[in-house]
Amino acid sequence: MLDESKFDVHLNLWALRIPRELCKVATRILNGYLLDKARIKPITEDPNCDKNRYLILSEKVQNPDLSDIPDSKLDELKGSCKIEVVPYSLTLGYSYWSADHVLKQILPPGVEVPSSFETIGHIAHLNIHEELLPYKDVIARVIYDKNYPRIKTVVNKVGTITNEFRVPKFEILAGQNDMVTEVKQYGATFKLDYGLVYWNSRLEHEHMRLVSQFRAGEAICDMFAGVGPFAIPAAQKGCVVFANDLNPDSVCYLKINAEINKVDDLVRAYNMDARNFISQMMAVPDSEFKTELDVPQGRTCEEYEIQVNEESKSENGQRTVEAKEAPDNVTSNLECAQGSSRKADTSVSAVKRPSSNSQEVNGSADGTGTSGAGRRKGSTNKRMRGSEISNAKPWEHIDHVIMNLPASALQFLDVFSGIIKRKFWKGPLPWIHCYCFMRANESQELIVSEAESALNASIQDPIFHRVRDVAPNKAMICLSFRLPEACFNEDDTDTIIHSAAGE
Ligand SMILES: C[S@@+](CC[C@H](N)C(=O)[O-])C[C@H]1O[C@@H](n2cnc3c(N)ncnc32)[C@H](O)[C@@H]1O
Repeated sequence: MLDESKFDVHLNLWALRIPRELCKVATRILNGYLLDKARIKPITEDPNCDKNRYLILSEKVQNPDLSDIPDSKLDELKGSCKIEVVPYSLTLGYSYWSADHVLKQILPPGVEVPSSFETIGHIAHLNIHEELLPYKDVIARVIYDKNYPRIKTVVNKVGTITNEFRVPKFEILAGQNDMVTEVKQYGATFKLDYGLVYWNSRLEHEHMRLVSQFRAGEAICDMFAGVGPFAIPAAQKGCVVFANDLNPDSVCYLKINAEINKVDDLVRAYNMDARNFISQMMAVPDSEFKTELDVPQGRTCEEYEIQVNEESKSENGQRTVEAKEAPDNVTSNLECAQGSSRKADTSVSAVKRPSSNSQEVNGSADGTGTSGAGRRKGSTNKRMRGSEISNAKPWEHIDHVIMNLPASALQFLDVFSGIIKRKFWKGPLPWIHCYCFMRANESQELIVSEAESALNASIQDPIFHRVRDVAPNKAMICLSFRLPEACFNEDDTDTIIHSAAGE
């Protein structure tokens, strides 16, 4: 398919045979007249005598009488040694040339040469334009040859993404048929099957930017978590993260990544629709209502009050919270939703292997996070103890909600309308970080008004961050705002999820 000899370039050059000890001085004198090719040294062995070396002259020295070299240089050289000129032929072959050079020879003139690609671990991801599809195999072969062993698999995206998991379809064009790879970003390792889950290396800086706003001890809800590029670094920072994704394969790798990065005690993974996820996170378990009734007047929630640490404001002015230990006898909302009679204080070890369809797949099914709490090694979190982590109650406090599903995240905002019970909530309402697309003809006001109509509340001081341009007239942006107070549910009698045990 690829005739490598086609790329051979034969050079007929001249070389000087000189004693090896004079190479250094001769190289200095002949500066500008020696062979100057990347990755090729102008000094080589004399095949007939190991006391000599060849100094290979550049292509601009065409005559064996060296008349192309200035007399002053030749005189200086002759003063040091006897000069002997010999012919020297050199072949620059396929292995010498860059991918760009080789592809330029193969492809029709004028087309954009696809020699750059996105790298995901050992995988090179190409987006070959339609007009170059007849050349796709040879393009992939060249990219493979030129980048092996760093690249072991070359894939091309086929068609447009239509599935809800945002996973492109790929064809493997060269190398191993192996889509499971590992990517390292900002000190975290992400294992993933690039054929089954969403991954975008170009979002690395955005993941970093957002997570840099979080503080140790904060509680984060990631509604569209994927394999954890927000969730894992947030947990590495010492946040407790409730991370959800509809794609079971993403959740499988999210759990694996939490383990690889030793934060499985801080990451709770869920596999459900984001709207259900938030509803269930925020639903107050009936046992909480009972606790409420049992508490003598004047002590309401005092014992479990979240302490607002005024000194630890983050960049957005958000305040960090530290949850005090809550009682053990809390039956959780998600647990109830699943009809489980497990108690929240039951330690459930982190699930080690993919589980196909379960809703809660790492640790307890309750959102209170009992899995492996307290056994975390190497945590950067200075303030959260395992018991505090295990008792985090999302219906009482969440600091940040991440919504990275730009095509439709704005439409998911309606879930926050009336979902949080004021009676149980402690501290400020969460920051919402909602990703969306903004076209050239759209304004920030339009985006805010769309968000407001979904929330049925007005947003104060929205913050816009332009993430990247995804097309000439389309940018991905992050809209951050504090959830409006008008979203509170003032009623304390509904939205109770009754546990199976309590029925
Ligand atoms: C754009 S990706 C973002 C993944 C990750 N947060 C990141 O930044 O790379 C969106 C994710 O949302 C998931 N998703 C799509 N629809 C969903 C839904 N209704 N509920 C929950 N997750 C959903 C997809 O499976 C995908 O992993």
